[in-house]
Amino acid sequence: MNDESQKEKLRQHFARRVTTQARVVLDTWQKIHEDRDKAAAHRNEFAAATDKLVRYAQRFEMESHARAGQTTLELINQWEPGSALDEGLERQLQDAIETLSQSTLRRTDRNSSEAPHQFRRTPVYIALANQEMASRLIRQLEFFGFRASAFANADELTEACALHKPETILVDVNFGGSPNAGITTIEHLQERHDTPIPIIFMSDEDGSIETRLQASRCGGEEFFYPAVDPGQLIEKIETYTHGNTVEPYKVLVLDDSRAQAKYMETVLKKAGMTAHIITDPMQIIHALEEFSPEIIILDMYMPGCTGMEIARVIRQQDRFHSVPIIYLSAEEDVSKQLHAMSLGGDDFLTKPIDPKHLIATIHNRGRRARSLLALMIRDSLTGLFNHTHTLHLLDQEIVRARQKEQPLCFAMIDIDYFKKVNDTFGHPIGDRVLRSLSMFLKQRLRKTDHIGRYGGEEFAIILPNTRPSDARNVLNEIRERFSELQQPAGDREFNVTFSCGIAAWDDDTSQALCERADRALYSSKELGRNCVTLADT
Ligand SMILES: Nc1nc2c(ncn2[C@@H]2O[C@H](COP(=O)(O)OP(=O)(O)OP(=O)(O)O)[C@@H](O)[C@H]2O)c(=O)[nH]1
Repeated sequence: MNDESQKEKLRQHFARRVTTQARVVLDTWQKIHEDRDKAAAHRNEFAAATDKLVRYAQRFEMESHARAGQTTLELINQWEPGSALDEGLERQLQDAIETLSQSTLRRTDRNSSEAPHQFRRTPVYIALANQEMASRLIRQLEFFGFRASAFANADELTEACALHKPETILVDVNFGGSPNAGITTIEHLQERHDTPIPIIFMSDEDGSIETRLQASRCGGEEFFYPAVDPGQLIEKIETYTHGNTVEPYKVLVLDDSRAQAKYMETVLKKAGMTAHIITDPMQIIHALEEFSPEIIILDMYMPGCTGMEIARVIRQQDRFHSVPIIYLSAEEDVSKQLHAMSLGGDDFLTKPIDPKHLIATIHNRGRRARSLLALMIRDSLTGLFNHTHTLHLLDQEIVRARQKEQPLCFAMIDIDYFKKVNDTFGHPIGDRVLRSLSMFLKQRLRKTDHIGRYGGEEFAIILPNTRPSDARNVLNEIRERFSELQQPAGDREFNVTFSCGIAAWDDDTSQALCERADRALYSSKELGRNCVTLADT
């Protein structure tokens, strides 16, 4: 091994140590955040872990980790040992932790092929009669950052589930040899868990209604008969694993009684929601802009104006036209309640509020609102943001970048020779390739990046707070890894590449930024495709 490659190996080794330590810090913060009553008990552990991270990051010259760790440490030092965590400080710590987690998730390290495994930690289990198919699936799933394991018999599967509950299990109906033995194993497994594990069943031999019913009764979410290829299975697995990481609902509460508002905040936060509380109705416009709520709870009677009047003002803004509004009041007169709802409200809860009722109402309203919103802003094939919404997000991010004086990058991706994929393998396989790239991007980019389907086989990515060189490294790494992914087409496999153009925001308009990214993409195509070009500023 020459000097250079030895150095590189060492660098990778140390980089891993820093990112592992960053994970420890994030996990400790999670503990503090989840159980605020016990936060003080974890304060010193949190401080020690962060201190260690800063020392490692400085020693191994990982600047962004060192900076984020240092900021976090300074904030922890303001937290008196043994005392409760002050709310203002908690918010600041949350911001610092988000910055740290962005450094941790940003995969600019050369060895980043391992990175997604760190945060997709819940496993997917595979119990198939065909072991070769199982191994092929695992290889594919690992590409998408899943942790997957295959099992040879029912006992091994049961043991693994007892040790670590999986996100989903893919199982053959006759896993174990005899007819329906796979279903029987799952029935026993589910009895041991309070909440059922989502199961994907498949069968080559039996698609009868009796078998389907039995499968569905023990948590079978899908039933593939005849069995399908790995590409389709991975898409299904993605659906069930994604469903487990639902974003918390963002709820805005306007109540002039500070005590009532505080109570609501506690109830909502306990239910895992993100709450923003205001007590002055005149703050509503500002709160809508700043917080972008998904659900709004309004007190009916406040000094100076009523909840109904506020609801009408909210509804006058296009963006909040369909956000669910729930009224709170001691009003028991049903005709008055109906009148209030006719003026822009969706639901009515009477005080004193029953927390269970409140949370159930928010969940119901929120779920519906999200699916309606998804129809408007998402592309139906890939689930990514559609063209219009991507541009809207780009405008928003430009405003934010200007306010915060942060860098911003915009990337355009276009699959190479995609027409040939369609012509050779057919349109459905072409669609599958589009979905696999979309899953790949979702998996490999940060949560704060926005991914859109810009056109047919074109994708757009907005990378907030990202320097051009970092954007290029990240996209180059994604490009390399994606080109290695074996795309299944029946018994055959093939590879697909993409070209990419990136433009760094240079105080220009979104239109100019898109044009520069598009020209850079065109240069990548001209250079022979399968490469990333950074536009001049
Ligand atoms: N399967 C599928 N194909 C699509 C979809 N949208 C666009 N396409 C196809 O994408 C192909 C794009 O082809 P071209 O614009 O010629 O580009 P290309 O073959 O990718 O070649 P280069 O971009 O020059 O590397 C066309 O054949 C379109 O029909 C879609 O939603 N699904």
